[in-house]
Amino acid sequence: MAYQYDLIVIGSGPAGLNAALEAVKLGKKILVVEEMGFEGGNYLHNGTIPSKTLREAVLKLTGKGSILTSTLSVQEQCAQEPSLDHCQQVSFEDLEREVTSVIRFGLTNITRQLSALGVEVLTGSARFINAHTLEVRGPQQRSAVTGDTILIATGSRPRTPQDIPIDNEVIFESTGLLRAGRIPKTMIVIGGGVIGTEYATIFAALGTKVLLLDRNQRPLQFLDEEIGETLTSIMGENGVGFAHAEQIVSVRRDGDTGIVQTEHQTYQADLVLYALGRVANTESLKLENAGIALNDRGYIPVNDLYQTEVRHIFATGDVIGWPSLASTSALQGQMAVRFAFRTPTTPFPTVFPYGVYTIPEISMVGMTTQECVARGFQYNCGRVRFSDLPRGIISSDIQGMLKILFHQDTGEILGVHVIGTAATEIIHTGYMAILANKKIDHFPAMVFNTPTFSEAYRIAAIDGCAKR
Ligand SMILES: Cc1cc2nc3c(=O)[nH]c(=O)nc-3n(C[C@H](O)[C@H](O)[C@H](O)COP(=O)(O)OP(=O)(O)OC[C@H]3O[C@@H](n4cnc5c(N)ncnc54)[C@H](O)[C@@H]3O)c2cc1C
Ligand SMILES: NC(=O)c1ccc[n+]([C@@H]2O[C@H](COP(=O)([O-])OP(=O)(O)OC[C@H]3O[C@@H](n4cnc5c(N)ncnc54)[C@H](O)[C@@H]3O)[C@@H](O)[C@H]2O)c1
Repeated sequence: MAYQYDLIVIGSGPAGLNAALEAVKLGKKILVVEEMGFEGGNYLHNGTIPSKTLREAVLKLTGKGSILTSTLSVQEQCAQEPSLDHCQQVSFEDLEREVTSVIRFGLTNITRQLSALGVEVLTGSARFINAHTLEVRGPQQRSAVTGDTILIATGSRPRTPQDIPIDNEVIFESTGLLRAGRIPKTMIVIGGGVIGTEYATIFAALGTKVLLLDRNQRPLQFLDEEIGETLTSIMGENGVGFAHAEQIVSVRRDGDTGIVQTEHQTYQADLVLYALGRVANTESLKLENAGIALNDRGYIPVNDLYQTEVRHIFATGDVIGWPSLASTSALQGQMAVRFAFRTPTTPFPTVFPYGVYTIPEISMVGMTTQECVARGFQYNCGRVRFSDLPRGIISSDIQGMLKILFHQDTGEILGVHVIGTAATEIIHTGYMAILANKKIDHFPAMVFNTPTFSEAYRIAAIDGCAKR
């Protein structure tokens, strides 16, 4: 049977767009269906890009990118010297303006690229009629489209349980927070995952007194313990309190105040952010009409080729669950198309970096100390503090740190962990070293530009080699 399109992609986030662009290279006829009315997905409009722009705008407008040399906390500095740049009031409108302009720029790029490459885009919500046919319900019309291959890349949205009265006025989820319209004086963030911790540090940099709640003993439990503890300590200095909460008993609004009840305490704040995970966007798809069932966590199950149980229907990105990152979603989309059209490709990497855009930023690749211990590895560690780097001092980052975990016997690099300026950039040197099976003694024999943060690899490795 002849279908209208070689490939229909549902969703235009990183997973969908990268799939479409890859299919163009393979000479396929493609349709992208997007319900938002503009392309870019939650990545561009509600998640990665707005949150990172907000962070950058906060650092720029408050001047807080360069306060780390001070031995005083931000509050103490501003109490002593209110005229300092980073003590000036920044308005929500200032921040919103920056975010809007970056989104607009990103959207223009995407639409220009799609149209230059001849990718058709249909606005509307797609649902399966059968395994090759989708009904697209647009603002004005409904149409049916058929595809030889279909890729589901419908992403995710914040988890909003019914007993949490999210109104995006006092009690917010992460998408609503971007349109909060105000900088609260006090804030409770429920959930010390990536979303909660990033926003906690961003609002604290604006002067908001933040309390972060998590069921674990510290936020970002997956981090290397030393890095996680360093972050918690810097967050404390910067106005983010942390409380361990086994259980969130209730969340409610009383007038303009949000009230959070845990098993031991009642907390109040001007704004509450509820950030306990995300759920896959699958309900509107009518997957049962295509013969696809969800797994018990609500995600679409796929094999290593991103193929669902129906051979010509693929799924990538947040809709398939972990790791649910823009970075991994983009690669998955590209790989799924190559698999679908039988083009040679390599498997998804078993190791990849994580970037956490807290203030200060963090990045990691490979194993943590806890994992090395759990696996019984004979490991050792080389580390350097940014206060021992010329670049760290020049850039006023004396709290940062890079550590390299390596196998004591073989010198094999097991993991790299960075906290501080440029962490999410310089991690890629460590990533390449792991992929290339380089040993710890590789770095001391390399020339690094100086002064740079990348030099941390050389100095940390010298420290590590001395311990062998
Ligand atoms: C606050 C926040 C910060 C983040 N920061 C980072 C970060 O710094 N780095 C990182 O790597 N990741 C980050 N992420 C995660 C990242 O945004 C996601 O992993 C990524 O967006 C997933 O891409 P995707 O293509 O799967 O889906 P999405 O970006 O969610 O896009 C899915 C698209 O599908 C559309 N759609 C859904 N259903 C239908 C339908 N039935 N018909 C038509 N269209 C449909 C939606 O409208 C949407 O446009 C962040 C997420 C959040 C929430
Ligand atoms: N920089 C980045 O890469 C980035 C940034 C933001 C979001 N994301 C992605 O977005 C997704 C969602 O992030 P998230 O932070 O909402 O969810 P999450 O699942 O990562 O974190 C939720 C946190 O809430 C805690 N928690 C869960 N139930 C609890 C309870 N009942 N009481 C107290 N604490 C509880 C967990 O311990 C965890 O720390 C993740 O997949 C993440 O990868 C990535």
